Amino acid sequence: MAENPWQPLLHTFEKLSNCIQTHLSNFIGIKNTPRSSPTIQNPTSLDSSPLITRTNNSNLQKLPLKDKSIGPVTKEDLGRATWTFLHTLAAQYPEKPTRQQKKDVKELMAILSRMYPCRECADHFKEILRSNPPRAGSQEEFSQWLCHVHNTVNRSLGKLVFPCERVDARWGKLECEQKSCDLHGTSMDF
Ligand SMILES: Cc1cc2nc3c(=O)[nH]c(=O)nc-3n(C[C@H](O)[C@H](O)[C@H](O)COP(=O)(O)OP(=O)(O)OC[C@H]3O[C@@H](n4cnc5c(N)ncnc54)[C@H](O)[C@@H]3O)c2cc1C
Repeated sequence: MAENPWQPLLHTFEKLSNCIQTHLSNFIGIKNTPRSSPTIQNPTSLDSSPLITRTNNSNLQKLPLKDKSIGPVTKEDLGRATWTFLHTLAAQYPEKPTRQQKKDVKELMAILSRMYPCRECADHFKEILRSNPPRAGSQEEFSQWLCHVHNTVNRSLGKLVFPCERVDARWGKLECEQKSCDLHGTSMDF
């Protein structure tokens, strides 16, 4: 049978339409599935992929789903991340800090007590700082002070107290090639 004379034109039109659809989908953040391969990939289950695919017929394509790991940050997540930051900072802190570094620690703690993004924690921390002003004359002094302060928070939350003599074993320096992460102190005494 002779080929439909409109076939090449229809084919070109289909390609053009797919192309426009793809660009629009990218623009609004929906993943496009080519028209020629409609698929159903388990639309009801929340598997490891954050996306689900539905048929093109229903015009529902890949839609972003909420993934537990990218859900809202809890007070606990924030706390763990902040303690990781602070204890790592203390582990990296120089043996002989400069005057500026000691000042920075005090300012950082003061800023945390004002801007920590959990109001009750910030207020609580402000109180703790009032009776335990930051001590950052050396690496050891800072990491021990921080451990003590963290334990004060732990106690108020009914958590176990951490043995501060083990703080260096728990929080080591960052593993960076050629000590490129080390903070440099001073050789002078302040
Ligand atoms: C400044 C600040 C104030 C906070 N205030 C509050 C508050 O008022 N109310 C509230 O509900 N939550 C508060 N949090 C959060 C709370 O401290 C915990 O981070 C959160 O409850 C999660 O606890 P976690 O048991 O997973 O371990 P975290 O207490 O987050 O500790 C993380 C890890 O640090 C180690 N660790 C524990 N104690 C010490 C220590 N003393 N020294 C060294 N390492 C230690 C342990 O290995 C532990 O797994 C605060 C957090 C911060 C940073």
